Amino acid sequence: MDSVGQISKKSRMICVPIMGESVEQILNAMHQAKSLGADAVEIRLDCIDKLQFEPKRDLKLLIGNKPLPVVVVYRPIWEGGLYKGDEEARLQALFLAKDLGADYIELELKIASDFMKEYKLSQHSGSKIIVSCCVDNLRTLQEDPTHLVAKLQSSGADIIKFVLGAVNITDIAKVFDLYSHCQVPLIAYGTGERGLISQFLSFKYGGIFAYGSIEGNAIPGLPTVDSLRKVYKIENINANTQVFGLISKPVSHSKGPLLHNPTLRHMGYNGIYIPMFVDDLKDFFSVYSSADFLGFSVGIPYKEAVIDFCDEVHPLARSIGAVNTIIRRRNDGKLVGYNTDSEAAISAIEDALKAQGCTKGETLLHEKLFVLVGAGGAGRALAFGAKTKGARVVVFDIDFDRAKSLADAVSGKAFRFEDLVSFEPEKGAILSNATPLGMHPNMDRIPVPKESLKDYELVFDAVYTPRKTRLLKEAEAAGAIIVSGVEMFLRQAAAQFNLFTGLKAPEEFMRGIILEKF
Ligand SMILES: O=C1C[C@@](O)(C(=O)O)C[C@@H](O)[C@@H]1O
Repeated sequence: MDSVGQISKKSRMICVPIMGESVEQILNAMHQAKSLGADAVEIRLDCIDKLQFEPKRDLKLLIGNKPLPVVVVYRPIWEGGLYKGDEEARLQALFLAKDLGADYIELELKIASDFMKEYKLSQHSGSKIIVSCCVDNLRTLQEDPTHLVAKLQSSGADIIKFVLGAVNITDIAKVFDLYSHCQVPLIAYGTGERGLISQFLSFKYGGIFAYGSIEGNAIPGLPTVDSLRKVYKIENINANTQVFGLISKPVSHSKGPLLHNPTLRHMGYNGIYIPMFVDDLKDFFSVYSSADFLGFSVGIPYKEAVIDFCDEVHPLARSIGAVNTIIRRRNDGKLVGYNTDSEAAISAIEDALKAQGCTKGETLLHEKLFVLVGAGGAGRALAFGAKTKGARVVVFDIDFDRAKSLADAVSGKAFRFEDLVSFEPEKGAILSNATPLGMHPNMDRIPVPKESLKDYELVFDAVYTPRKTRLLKEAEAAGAIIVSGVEMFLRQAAAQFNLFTGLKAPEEFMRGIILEKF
C-alpha cells in the first residue's frame, strides 16, 4: 500500500488465516504469525465459539492489540463458513470491525453491493474492502470464472478474492488465468493439496496475497509461513521466475524443495521448485504446457508412465524404462526425459567401495553379485546401472512377473520374494533395497532378515527418510559398508539441476544442505 492508501498491484503479503475458537487463541496466533514472518493475518470470526463471542468487546480487543494488518472475515454457512445466525448481526459486526480500524474487511459477493450501499462505504475509505467468492468445484460452476471476476470487480471492491476447491491441479491454471482478466488487485487460489501451487506461484502471476499456515498440515493446501519465507522465499518471485516441480502422488513427503530452492538461489537463478500433486499425467501436460514450466522431477508412481508424455527420451532412460527428470527444451519446447537415478545410485555405491579401499578402478562392480529387492522404477534404474558396470543381477519383488521381466532385461535371475529369507548370497555381494520398506513413518520395517546381512560387503538403501534406515543400521552392525539413499537423492538432484538450468550444480553446497536439513 502506498502513502495515500492505494493498493498497488505490487504490494504483496503473506497472510495467515487464523481460526481460533477464542479471542485469546487468536491473539496468541497473531503474535506467532508475526514472529514467523507473516505480513498480515485473517481472523475468521465465525470460528470463535458463538456462546462466548461479543462483537463489541472482542473486536475491540482483537483489533486494538493486532501486531499485524488484519483482515476480518465473518463467513456465513451459505458461503462455506460456520456462522449460522442472523444476517443483520453478522453485517453489523463487520461494520464495527471497520469502525474499529480493521485494515481489511471481507464481504461475500452476494451481499457486498447492498452492504456497501447500506453502510455508505466507498472504496479507499478506511478499511479496504475485499469482496470474495468461494466456488466448490469448477465442474459444477454454471458460469465461466472470468464472469465471476467481472462481477466481483463491479461490486466496487478495493480487492477481489476468488477461492476455488481444487479437484485437480489443472484447475489452478484457470485460477492463474484470472489474473490477466483483472484490473483490480486480486487474491486467487485453490484449496487442498491440489491447490498448493497457487500459494507458491501467486506472486508470479500478480497476486497480492499468498496464504501460509502457522503449523504444517493445519490447513490442507497451505504451506507453512516458515517454508514460504525460508525454503521458497516467495518474496523473490516475479513474473520471470521459472517453475520447476516434482510431479508425484503423494508429493508432500519429498525433500526436493528443501534442496533445489536454496540451490537455485545460491546460483543466482530466478527459479522455484515446487511439489505438484498430479492425478492425471495427460491432463497435466496438456494444461501446463507454457515455457514458464521448464522442468520436472518425476516421483512415485509416474516414473514409468511418464515416458508416454515425453517427445524424446534419453537412451539410458528408455532402456531402464523409467524417467525421473523432464526438461522442456528451450529451443523447441519439446519435453525430453532422462533418468538421473541410475548413475546417482551406482556412483554412490562405487564411491563407498572406493572409500573403503576397494581399488578395482572403474570396474568396482564387475562380476559382483548385485542383489536387488524391488523391481519398480528405482529398482529398474539400479538394475540397469549395475548391469552396465558388469555386475550379475538378481531380482526379488513381491510381484514375481515384474521381477522376472526386469531380470530378463538385464540378463539376470528373478526370485520369489518369499525366497529372500533363505537366499544365501556369495561373499562380497551387494544388496540394494529399492522398495519403500523402512521409509518414514514405517521405520521399523526391513526388507530382508537381519541374519542374512552378514554376507554382504555393501548394503544400499534407496529410501532416504530416515537417513539411516533400520536396514542400514542392521547392516552396519553386521559389518557391511552402508550407503544411504540420501547420497543417491543428492546425486540425482544435482544431475537434475544441471539439466534444469544448464548450469553446473554446486555439489558441495547441496551436500551442506543435506547434512544440515536431512
Ligand atoms: O526418486 C526420486 C525422489 C523424488 O521423487 C522426490 O521424492 O523428491 C524426486 C525424483 O527426482 C527422484 O528420482
